[in-house]
Amino acid sequence: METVSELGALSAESTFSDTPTDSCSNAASMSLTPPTTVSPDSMSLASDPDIPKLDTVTAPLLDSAILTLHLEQQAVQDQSSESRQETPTASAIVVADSPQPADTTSTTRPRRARNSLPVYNLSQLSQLSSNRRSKHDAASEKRRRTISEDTLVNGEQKDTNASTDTLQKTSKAVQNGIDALNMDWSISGPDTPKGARKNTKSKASQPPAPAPLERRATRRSGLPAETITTTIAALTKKTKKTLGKVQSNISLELRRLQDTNEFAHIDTAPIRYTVWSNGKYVDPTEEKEASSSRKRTKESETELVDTDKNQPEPEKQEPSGPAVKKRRVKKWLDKGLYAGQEAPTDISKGFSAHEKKMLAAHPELKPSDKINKVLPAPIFNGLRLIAAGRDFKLPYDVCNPLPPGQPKPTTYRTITKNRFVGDAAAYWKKQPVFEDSLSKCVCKPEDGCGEDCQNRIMLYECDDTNCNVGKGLCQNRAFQDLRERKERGNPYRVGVEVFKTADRGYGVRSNRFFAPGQIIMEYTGEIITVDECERRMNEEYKDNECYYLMSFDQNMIIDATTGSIARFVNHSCSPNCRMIKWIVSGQPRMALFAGDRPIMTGEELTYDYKFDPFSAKNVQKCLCGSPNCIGVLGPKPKEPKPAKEAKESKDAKKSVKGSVKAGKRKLKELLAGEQDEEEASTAAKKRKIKTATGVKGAKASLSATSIKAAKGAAKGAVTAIKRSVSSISVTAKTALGRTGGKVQRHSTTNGVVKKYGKKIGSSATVKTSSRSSSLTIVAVGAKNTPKKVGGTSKNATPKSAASTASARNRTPTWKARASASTPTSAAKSAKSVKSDAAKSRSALDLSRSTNRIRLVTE
Ligand SMILES: C[S@@+](CC[C@H](N)C(=O)[O-])C[C@H]1O[C@@H](n2cnc3c(N)ncnc32)[C@H](O)[C@@H]1O
Repeated sequence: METVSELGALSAESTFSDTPTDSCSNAASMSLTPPTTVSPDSMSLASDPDIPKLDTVTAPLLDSAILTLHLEQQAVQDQSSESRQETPTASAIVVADSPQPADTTSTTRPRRARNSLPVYNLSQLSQLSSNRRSKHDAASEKRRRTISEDTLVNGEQKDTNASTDTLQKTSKAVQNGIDALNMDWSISGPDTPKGARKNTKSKASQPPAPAPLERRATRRSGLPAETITTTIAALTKKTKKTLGKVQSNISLELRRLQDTNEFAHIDTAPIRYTVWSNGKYVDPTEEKEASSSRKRTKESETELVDTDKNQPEPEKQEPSGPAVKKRRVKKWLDKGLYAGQEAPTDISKGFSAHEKKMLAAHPELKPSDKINKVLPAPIFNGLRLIAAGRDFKLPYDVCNPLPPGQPKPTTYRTITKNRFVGDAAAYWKKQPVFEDSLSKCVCKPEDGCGEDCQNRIMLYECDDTNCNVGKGLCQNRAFQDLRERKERGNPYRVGVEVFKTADRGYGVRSNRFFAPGQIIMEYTGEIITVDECERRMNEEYKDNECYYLMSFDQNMIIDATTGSIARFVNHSCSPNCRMIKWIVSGQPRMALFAGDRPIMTGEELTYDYKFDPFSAKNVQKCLCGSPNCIGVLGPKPKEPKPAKEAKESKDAKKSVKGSVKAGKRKLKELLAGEQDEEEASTAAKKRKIKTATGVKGAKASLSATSIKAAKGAAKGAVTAIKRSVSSISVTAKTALGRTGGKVQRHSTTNGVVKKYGKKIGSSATVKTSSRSSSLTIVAVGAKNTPKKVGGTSKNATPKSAASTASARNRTPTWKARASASTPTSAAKSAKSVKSDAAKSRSALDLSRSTNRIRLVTE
């Protein structure tokens, strides 16, 4: 109050507005704008040397200063001119808050006068507004924290007639201004909430505000400058004491607030960054929840995996010492496409029990310690495939079985091995034919029982008893290969199937590839005797459409009515197979072999029946369709010989006959001359013919033609007999009429029929060859049979036996050696040759010299 009274005394010249709405207090003008500005010509207290100098540091600290005085110079001048015309010097005038014009009665408006009076924006000054903390406002606030001296002085020199309340308010305003000048003044000053509360309190306790002070220009106040300075100095001295007390309180408060974040302008609230996705705001709380739920799921999965592990992982031993920071090493790619995919150590991981079992069947896939780092992924994909397997379709060229549902022959039974029926077995054993099987081939391992193997040439299959090479290298084990192929049980490996042809009944086709000469299938059936064959033909097969009978061996017949499907193989004049008999382990066996060219998938298998239709009535039309088809199922019809050729041969025959006759005559004469040597000598003396020269003369008398013919005939006979001697099958050949390499089929047929031909009832005739003719095929002809294909009876005389026989004939040396090793056999063979040769009609055609040669051979 003391200060107020002094102020009232000092500010006798100050004029305060009486406007009730205005207030000198800061609180009264809190809602008013704009802030005042400092007059440019006003004198700053800081710049006055008489006034205690304010530290320039205070300015920044006065961020929330509540007092910024704006001096409206013009208004002050107006006011001053009214009150004191003689005091044009600058003077401090307390800023009036009245919105009314300061001088409504003034007639002359100063040059820079303003129409409206400025007021304090205490809201801004107290930094309570939301924008208060912005840098810009802070800076502007700092600029406003200078109070001019004139303002203060004018405030003190207010009219002394003002009321005490008005003075109190004025002094309060001044006090606040002074507070703002204090270097320790801070935000916690009057503008702080506490200060605001204080002001509010004081306002509530105070009576209604007086009229606003009038603003007057300092320069027009008429007061001398010295007076103002002195007044201010006195004011300062007096108020300094009071201010000291306030200061101490404020300092305390400031010290208390200095530690707060708010004071230090530290924003502890977390920085929030907003996330937008596709124009929508992404709530971070939701994202956080989603991620946490994902994390929880992952953790639960990890726990499940951990529980699945039977063996708990050994706990990692933490290093006891201080944690050593592990140096990070860059991982370089050392692989290409599958970089980073390590091969699993357990390749069966993830396999089912069945798959693991299948995998165990492949020892080559057994996991090893060595990890394959090359191509892990495809290998492990294929591994499952290898273990599990799957069906797949091969290209047509490889395998092409017929689809299911094909017409198949129904009424036949199958056997895979020859079976002796009735007396055949007993009869078979009596035939000591296969002593030769005791011999052994002389092949070297590198030869592998190839084309030169003696067993192969003789159509003997090698086995452990007769092979010098061994199973691993021997290539002459066709029937064993066939057995192994069938044992695998895969129909594709067997490679044949029956199918229905368009015009020849059933046939057999290949559903795989066969190499040239490869065995395809065995011709099996029941081995029966001729008598049994007759019986069956008359009784069992009399109503059958087809017969499957073939001469086999030792005067036996193989009946494939119950047998393998080889019986369905049809005839062709250009066949792709051969039916060959082999001796396997001492037993004859028939099989179908691929011919000289490979057999492709889907081809029909055929062989040349070499039919011998004993009756012209049974000739069937051949439907093989090959370009060189002879048209019938049987031997090729004899072509008529050309006339010239026939004449030449006739002449040659005549010539031979003539020469032989001449020779005989000469020989007779010679012999007669020997008998009557003496007479002859006498006669010779008489006729001058010498005995010694008789033969010579006889020989010489032979014509050159006859000698040549005789030599040729003798040579052929020698060759034929040599063959006969060297081969067991020579008897068969002789029976076939091959003597002299001339007569073939004619003599064979006649001889066989004469000797072995039998009538079977009234319908069929069975023709068999000599017992020693191992492979002369039985021709079964049904009388009065329709000629249509697949009709009643068939005449089948495939002559693959001929090839077998000829094959044996190709090995005279080996056979001779074999015979030598078995004297008994050799003797028998020789005996047989002798008797058979004697039986041969062709031998009768030979000259005496032929007989002589044969005798020599014997
Ligand atoms: C051993 S069977 C062959 C299987 C016979 N196709 C079947 O359906 O049972 C022989 C008979 O087949 C017939 N055949 C075989 N090849 C023939 C061909 N090229 N032309 C006409 N018929 C043939 C003849 O009827 C012959 O008598």
